[in-house]
Amino acid sequence: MTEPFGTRLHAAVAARGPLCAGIDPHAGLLREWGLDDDVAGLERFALTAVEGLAPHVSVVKPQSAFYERFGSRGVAVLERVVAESRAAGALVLLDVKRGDIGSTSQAYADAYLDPTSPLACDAITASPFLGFGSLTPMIDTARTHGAGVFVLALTSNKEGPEVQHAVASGGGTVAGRVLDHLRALNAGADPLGSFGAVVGATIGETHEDLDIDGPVLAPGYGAQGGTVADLRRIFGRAAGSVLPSSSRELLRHGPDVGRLADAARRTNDELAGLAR
Ligand SMILES: O=C(O)c1cc(=O)[nH]c(=O)n1[C@@H]1O[C@H](COP(=O)(O)O)[C@@H](O)[C@H]1O
Repeated sequence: MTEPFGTRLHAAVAARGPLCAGIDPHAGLLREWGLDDDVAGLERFALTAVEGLAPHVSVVKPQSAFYERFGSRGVAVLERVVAESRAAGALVLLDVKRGDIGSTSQAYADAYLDPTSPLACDAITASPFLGFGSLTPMIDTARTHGAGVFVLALTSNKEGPEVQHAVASGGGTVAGRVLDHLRALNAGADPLGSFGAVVGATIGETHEDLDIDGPVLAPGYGAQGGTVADLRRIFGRAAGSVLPSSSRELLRHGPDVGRLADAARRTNDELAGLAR
């Protein structure tokens, strides 16, 4: 029986630090690395990034769309990114931001969270805006297989507040309701729950309670402007459970594997004081 995702994540962060390395093969980055924007370029880029980053971080986060844009051959590259990152000892959080009616939600859960699937990974990102309950098949499947789900709460983009700060039926904000659901799912988990929130490192400040007894993914660190000081201000006493996520800021150090590895280690060093 696989250990719960939260337990595995807690151990990985203790061993390697909290940085989550995004592997997002943007067309512009492929060009900067001297590669063509085609499947061969994608494969070279993604597997070099895995070689440089995955041995040094607790979590790798490939964004699925950058692979899907090449069709089935791009998805085959994504399968290799997942397998080789795990072989290097990193947990894989596949960024797919899925959300749909419950029956379709089960199909997404089968695609990403069932270990017999070709695209099985350790955790996925999910969107709760069809109602948090629509994610129940993903949550249940994750529990069964020791996987995790990270649910969007306060995203890093400037358009997010229109929906996330809106007042939910029954009071409080939509984001607050998402955080409440996650706290309930994580209740009693020790040392860390398996159900995470996504809260951008760029949101400035929030009055929401970000302590959900589970992990919080904080994208927007690096290229979108988020800093360690921002993380400390936004997360306060919850900062010890934060996974700051960076993609372009790390990847610009390639294609040299040693420089990618240095960038990952240096960033983890910068983040080391976050919990204090
Ligand atoms: O769920 C995410 O990962 C995510 C949520 C969010 O609120 N903002 C956000 O930027 N992301 C993702 O995080 C990554 C950020 O990339 P960089 O800005 O290059 O570090 C991209 O893969 C985004 O899709």
